[in-house]
Amino acid sequence: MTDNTTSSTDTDTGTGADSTAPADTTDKVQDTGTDKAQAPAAADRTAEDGQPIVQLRAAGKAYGNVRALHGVDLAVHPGQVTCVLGDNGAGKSTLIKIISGLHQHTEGAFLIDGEAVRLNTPREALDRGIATVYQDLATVPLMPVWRNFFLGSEMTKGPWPVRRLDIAAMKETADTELRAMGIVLDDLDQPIGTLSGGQRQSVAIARAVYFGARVLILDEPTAALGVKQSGVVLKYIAAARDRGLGVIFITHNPHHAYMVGDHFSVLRLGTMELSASRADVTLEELTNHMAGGAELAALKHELAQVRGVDVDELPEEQDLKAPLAASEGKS
Ligand SMILES: Nc1ncnc2c1ncn2[C@@H]1O[C@H](COP(=O)(O)OP(=O)(O)OP(=O)(O)O)[C@@H](O)[C@H]1O
Repeated sequence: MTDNTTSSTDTDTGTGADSTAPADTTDKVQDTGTDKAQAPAAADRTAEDGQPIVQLRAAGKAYGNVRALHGVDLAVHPGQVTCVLGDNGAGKSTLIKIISGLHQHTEGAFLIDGEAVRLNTPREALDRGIATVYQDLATVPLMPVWRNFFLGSEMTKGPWPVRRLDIAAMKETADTELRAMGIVLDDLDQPIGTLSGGQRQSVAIARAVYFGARVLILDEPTAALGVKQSGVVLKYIAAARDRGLGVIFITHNPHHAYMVGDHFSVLRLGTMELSASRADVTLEELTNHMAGGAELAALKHELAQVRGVDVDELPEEQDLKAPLAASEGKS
């Protein structure tokens, strides 16, 4: 899902980090880039009167002849978690690429704060307060936690030309910000590579919050994690929501979605199969949407790519359910 064209701002690591940093910065926590001094806190900027920060209206995207997304409606409100679920090929990546400025929609409308927009770069999205944390974070593993927290947006002190990194301020700020999110680490000087996957995701979330994100897009943050670590990440998703951010949580796991979600949008082969608020859908229904129709459709989609397989001959969703219903009737 990670797009290789994303990169963050230039990073003046000053500590030989280039040798440890990935050559491209694709999987790095996307740099929120804004100067903290100029970036009002999320909570200050989210006191809108019910207007979504980000909205898609009948939006879609075609890659040449391939229609990856069609007629999608989505609203992201401050202080709410909008979950986007879907199996492989459902269009989740395409959706977040539109919102994060990597791709442009080819149909419908994309609005930020009620204004129709067409973003050309991830930087434009960041300037609008939309930050994306990709699944495989490109932190610099051997660098301390605090250093990764500020990667690409380092604090400095002193006048030019003797300006230098303000290490004490960065350490203190990182400590304060992580604690504010409820993230307690033993030692901020420890290399970030020694943290668990869940902790690294959490640091990425805290970082985006600090740099003034209003909307946080999380691209399958729990996909590669075990149960305990997933719980850690879900906790910080809730913390970001409680700080007033609008969160777009991409996942294929309905259980994870239901733990924190306020609204659920299920994509299926590029269209919105279900859009329901928490009050209108149960975990069981959500799971059925994912495990039943969506999975079968995705399997058919994949098989359709294989020569010689006639997908019309494959069973439909109701065909698969029939025996179960019959056996239930007998018992
Ligand atoms: N650059 C592209 N060019 C052509 N087709 C594309 C491109 N990107 C995606 N697609 C197609 O668009 C559809 C949706 O893909 P997308 O990557 O958005 O789905 P996804 O839900 O993110 O899937 P996954 O979880 O496997 O990444 C798929 O059929 C895919 O093959």
